[in-house]
Amino acid sequence: MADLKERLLPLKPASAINLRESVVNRPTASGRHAFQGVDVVEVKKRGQGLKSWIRVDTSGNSQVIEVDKFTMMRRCDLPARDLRLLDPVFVYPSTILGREKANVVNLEQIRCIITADEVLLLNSLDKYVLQYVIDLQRRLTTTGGGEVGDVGKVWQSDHSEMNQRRGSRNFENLYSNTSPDYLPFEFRALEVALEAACTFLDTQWYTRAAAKGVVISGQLWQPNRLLRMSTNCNNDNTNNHDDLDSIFKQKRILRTQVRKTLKAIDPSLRSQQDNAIQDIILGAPWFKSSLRLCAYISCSALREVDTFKLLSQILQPPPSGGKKLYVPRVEDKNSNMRMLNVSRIDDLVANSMNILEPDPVDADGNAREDVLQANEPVDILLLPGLAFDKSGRRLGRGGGYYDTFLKNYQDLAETQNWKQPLLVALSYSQQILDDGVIPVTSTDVLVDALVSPEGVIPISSAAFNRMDI
Ligand SMILES: Nc1nc2c(c(=O)[nH]1)N(C=O)[C@@H](CNc1ccc(C(=O)N[C@@H](CCC(=O)O)C(=O)O)cc1)CN2
Ligand SMILES: Nc1ncnc2c1ncn2[C@@H]1O[C@H](COP(=O)(O)OP(=O)(O)OP(=O)(O)O)[C@@H](O)[C@H]1O
Repeated sequence: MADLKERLLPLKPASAINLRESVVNRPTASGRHAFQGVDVVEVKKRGQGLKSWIRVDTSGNSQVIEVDKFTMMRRCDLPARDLRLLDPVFVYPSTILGREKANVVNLEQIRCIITADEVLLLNSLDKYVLQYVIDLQRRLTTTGGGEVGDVGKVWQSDHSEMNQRRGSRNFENLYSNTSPDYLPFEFRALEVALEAACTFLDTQWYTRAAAKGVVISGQLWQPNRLLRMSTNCNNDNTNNHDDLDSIFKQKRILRTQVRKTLKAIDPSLRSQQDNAIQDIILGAPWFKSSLRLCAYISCSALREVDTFKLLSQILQPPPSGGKKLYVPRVEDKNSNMRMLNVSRIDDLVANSMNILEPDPVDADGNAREDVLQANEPVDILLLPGLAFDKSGRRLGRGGGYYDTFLKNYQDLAETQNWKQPLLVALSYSQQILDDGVIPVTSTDVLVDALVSPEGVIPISSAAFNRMDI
């Protein structure tokens, strides 16, 4: 996202020349010239109310252009009052105006003009606008695999845009394309705008509901997922596969960024955060009253929030300790991880990833208890992760170990009629990202609460009820 912001922020100095060459004189897919007869550079010189717009064409190429209101009105054949709908200063009810040459769309954060061969949005660093551009590009590229960094590719090569225009809409392919999945450009752009507006509303609803403590953990995605499926005409397996690929790609990009951020934290500040987080947990009534817990064995090379103070307290004899502890053991590379009972830290040995974990049998040769075979439920799971948000999203290290385990444990708790364990993630301040930045799939399990050096952040209603906040 930062990369995208950077690309969309200022017009590069050379862009005026690019614009004259690449936009003014270049025929669009429908044979017209973009901003025909108007020299954008000249207008810029006169400085008459120029606004910065993001333009996305039928092939998913995007560019930032500067255009004044009258040029835009003429270009799209729209009266001034229609353009006013796009002005972020005014609050209008959601509207989609269908005019002869263009649709004017005002859907929550997404305000744009959609014509037969381009989408024009007022340039903004709003994350929903940026996400709309990314999603639209992905939807328009035939492979469906556009990456975040694709925005702004237009700076790199003027010819590439022409080359990529082969798949764009024109009347010929409108009538000759008989594929049941085919949708004209305007509909695809509108569909993505509707999805973006729904995501925005979902997030707002969730954030407000979470603040009131009425959201049940794990339910957030359902409305949006259903909506996505019903608005997506391509909801066959191939397309879902493409969508997933693209989400995993976004996750990988984000993981790299977060790893860099974590590596840059000064060790003494990190250690202060480690102490603050653990002290908050050790002093919390919900921790003190828990009898059975799952917790991770932190790995400092991975820059994970330290858990050793917690582990040693849990393993103390009663009254301060005396709790039952289960810790992860990776069984194979197919996302299989068990949580095994341990009673001494010394029992742990480093695995191939250099993370401490228990042998399947203890020093006496007895098989350790697997939490999935236990007779009693765990109260709390203390979770690691690379990044989190205040809606409960969690970005793991990509193995799917925790999501798979959590799903199995939640299924078990449901079958046994047990209370679901509280999922509490430990997070440095730098790991808490803005809502909507962490990409998720339907198998990602939401956490109930975060503990950062600033305190406990309850997210689900279970957290509000049980953490006594
Ligand atoms: N302390 C701890 N234990 C845990 C996990 C964890 O995240 N933390 N796991 C959670 O699943 C499971 C193990 N999964 C792991 C997955 C990746 C890496 C790891 O070293 N990742 C590197 C990148 C490696 C690569 O890309 O090749 C990294 O994130 O920097 C470690 C453990 C079970 N035990
Ligand atoms: N419940 C599940 N059952 C089977 N596979 C799953 C499940 N949850 C996740 N996976 C798979 O695990 C892989 C990695 O998923 P993802 O990138 O979301 O992991 P992560 O959340 O970063 O890792 P982790 O869950 O270990 O913290 C994906 O291929 C995903 O489909």
